[in-house]
Amino acid sequence: MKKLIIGIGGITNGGKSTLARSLHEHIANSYIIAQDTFFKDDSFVAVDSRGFKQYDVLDALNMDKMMNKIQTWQKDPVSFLASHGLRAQSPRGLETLKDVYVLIIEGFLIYNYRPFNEIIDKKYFLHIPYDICKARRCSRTYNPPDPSGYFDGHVWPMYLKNRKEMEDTVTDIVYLDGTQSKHQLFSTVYKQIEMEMQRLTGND
Ligand SMILES: Nc1ncnc2c1ncn2[C@@H]1O[C@H](COP(=O)(O)OP(=O)(O)O)[C@@H](O)[C@H]1O
Ligand SMILES: O=C(O)c1ccc[n+]([C@@H]2O[C@H](COP(=O)([O-])O)[C@@H](O)[C@H]2O)c1
Repeated sequence: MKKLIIGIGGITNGGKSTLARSLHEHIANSYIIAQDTFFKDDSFVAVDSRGFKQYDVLDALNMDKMMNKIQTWQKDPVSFLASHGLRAQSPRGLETLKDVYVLIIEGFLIYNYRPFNEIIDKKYFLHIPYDICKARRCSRTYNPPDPSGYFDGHVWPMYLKNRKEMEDTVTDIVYLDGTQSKHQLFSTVYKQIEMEMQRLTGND
């Protein structure tokens, strides 16, 4: 059995969940672990002097818990899928790839957490410009909702800081232009993953 771990990182509202979901739908025996399901309870998230909750930092996330879940998958993907109500299956037409189990790790701060950089085989990072990001963010409602001024006061400055830190420490990232169509992004990444799966199964 072969295992492949794909990272779909990037800016908030860059299209990470959308891309991760499309990949999952087209790759048999794949599973998504999403970072935004690991936010700490509101009461444990720090607040700055302006009253802004500091959500866009690793401290706001239960990264140990996320890592534990990933390790459970790594130990035994078949049992992991079964325990999440999924049965390992043969992909359509690609019999030789059936022994590849694919984990998709999706999130806005995955490459700022060092242990992930050692285990993610293919690292993708979606980016979009400031104005598109702000527009997409403003049309979405988080829980809790963004207070007024949160994007410019917290989200964007933290994005710039986290991105710089990532660029200073991680070198093997493939950058994706999140203004491309959903289909184009899916098709680019899917082709590369398919090639990687073929390489893993010695079928290239
Ligand atoms: N390639 C794209 N082009 C235009 N809009 C997109 C694209 N990908 C995602 N979106 C839209 O942007 C918003 C955020 O997408 P989402 O996948 O949830 O982003 P993220 O997970 O990075 O926060 C959604 O309204 C989604 O439909
Ligand atoms: O999901 C949550 O519990 C949550 C609560 C408050 C804020 N968030 C925001 O979620 C953002 C990261 O998720 P995403 O999907 O926008 O990349 C980050 O910018 C946070 O400000 C997320």
